Amino acid sequence: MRVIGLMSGTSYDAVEAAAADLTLDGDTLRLRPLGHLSVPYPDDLRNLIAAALPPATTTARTMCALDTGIGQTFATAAERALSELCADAADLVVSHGQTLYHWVENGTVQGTLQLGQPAWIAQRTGLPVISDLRSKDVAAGGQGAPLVSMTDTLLLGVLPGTPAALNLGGIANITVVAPGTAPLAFDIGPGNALLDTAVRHFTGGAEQYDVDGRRAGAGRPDAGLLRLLLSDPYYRRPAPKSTGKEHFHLPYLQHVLVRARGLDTDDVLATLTRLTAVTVADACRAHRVTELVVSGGGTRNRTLMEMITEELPDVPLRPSDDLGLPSEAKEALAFTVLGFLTFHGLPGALPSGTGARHAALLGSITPGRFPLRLPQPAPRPPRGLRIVV
Ligand SMILES: Nc1ncnc2c1ncn2[C@@H]1O[C@H](COP(=O)(O)OP(=O)(O)OP(=O)(O)O)[C@@H](O)[C@H]1O
Ligand SMILES: CC(=O)N[C@H]1[C@@H]2OC[C@@H](O2)[C@@H](O)[C@@H]1O[C@H](C)C(=O)O
Repeated sequence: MRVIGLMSGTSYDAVEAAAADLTLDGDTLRLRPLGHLSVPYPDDLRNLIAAALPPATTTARTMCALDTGIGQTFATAAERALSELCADAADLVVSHGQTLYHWVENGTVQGTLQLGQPAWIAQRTGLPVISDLRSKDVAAGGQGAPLVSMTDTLLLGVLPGTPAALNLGGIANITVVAPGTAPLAFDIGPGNALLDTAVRHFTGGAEQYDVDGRRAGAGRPDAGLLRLLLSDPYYRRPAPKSTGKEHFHLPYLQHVLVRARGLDTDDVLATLTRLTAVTVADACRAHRVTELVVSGGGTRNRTLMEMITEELPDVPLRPSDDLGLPSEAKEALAFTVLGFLTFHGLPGALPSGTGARHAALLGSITPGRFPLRLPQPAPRPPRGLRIVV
C-alpha cells in the first residue's frame, strides 16, 4: 500500500512529509521510499506554537486555533506529497501532529498531546488518516515515545554487533539492538533543544540555530557549566524514559546560566554542544554500542558530530542514508511504517522501548472520502525491514 507519513518534531520549524510503498512479504516488510518534502509553518503559526509551549500558559481558544492551524498545515503537506510524490494515488496518511505537551511526572507519562486536527487532512486528500499514535502506548503504561524504535529495530537487526540508531532532533533519542536481548529505546536528553534556545536567546531571535556548529566550534566548553548541566537527574534515570521541551526550556537554561555568569556566548554554545555529545556517549557506553546510525537535523552540526566522534573514538558513525533512509525523512518514513502496521492490525509500539505493559495497536483512524476499508489483518508481525531503492 502507498502511505504518506507526516511529522513535525520538537523544533517545530516545518512539517516533513515522506511517501513510501509498503508491502509485507512473509517476515519482511519492504519499504520503497518515494521521496520527501518539507512545508514550513507560516510565521504567525510558528509564533503561536512558541508562545503556547511550556512553561507558558495558554487558553482553550489558542489551543483550538493551534489544532486548526497545525491540521491545515499538515493537510497542505499531505496534499503536496500526494501530488508531487505519489502521482495523486495513495491509500493512507499517517500524521504525528505537533507535540504541545508531553506530561511526565516522576518518570511516568500521564498524558501526551499532539495537535493537528486530522479532519483537515482527510477532507483535503480524501484519504483515511491515522493520527494520535502515542496515546494507546501511554494508556498501556508506556512512555508513548520513542516510537521510531519499531522501525529502527526492524532495520538494524541485520547489522553485526550492537548497533544503535541515534536521532539528533530537538531531543536526542536512541534505539539499541543488542543480540539476544529485547531492543531498548529512550530519549537521551536535549539534542538541539537547549542549543537552539540559547542561540535565539543570545541573538534576540535574529538566529534560530548554530549553523553548521560554527559558533560552538569557535568557543570552548566550560567544565563547571558542563558539570552543572550534567547534574540533572534525568540523565541518571534508567530507561524507559522520555522527555521534551516541557523540561529543557529557556527558564531551565537561564536557571543554570545564573551560576555560570561571565561566559562568552560561543563558550556557552560549545558547552551545550558538548553536553549532547557526552550524554550520547554515556548512553552508548552504558549499552555497549558498537556502531551508530545517525539521523536528524543535528547531524548537520559539524561541531556536534566531531564532539560525538571524540567522545566515542571506537564507535563508527554513519548516516541513516547509508541504510536507505534519508536522514531528514527518517521520522516521517518511520510513521509510514507505524500506519501500515495499524492498518494491518499489528502493534507499532515496542514495550521493551516504551515500557508499556503490552504492545499496543496504535492510533486513531479518521475515515477519508469513502467508507473505511481495512485490509485483512496480517497473520504475524514483520521481523525485518528491507528498504527497496
Ligand atoms: N546546518 C545546520 N547546522 C546546525 N544545526 C542544524 C542545521 N540544520 C538543522 N540543524 C538543527 O536541527 C534542528 C532540527 O532538527 P530536526 O528537524 O531533526 O528536529 P525535530 O524533528 O524537530 O526534533 P525531534 O526529533 O526532537 O522531534 C534545528 O533546530 C537545528 O538545531
Ligand atoms: C512526545 C514527543 O513528541 N516525543 C518526541 C520528541 O522528539 C524526539 C523525542 O522526543 C522522541 O521521543 C519523540 O519523537 C520521535 C519521533 C519518536 O517518538 O520516536
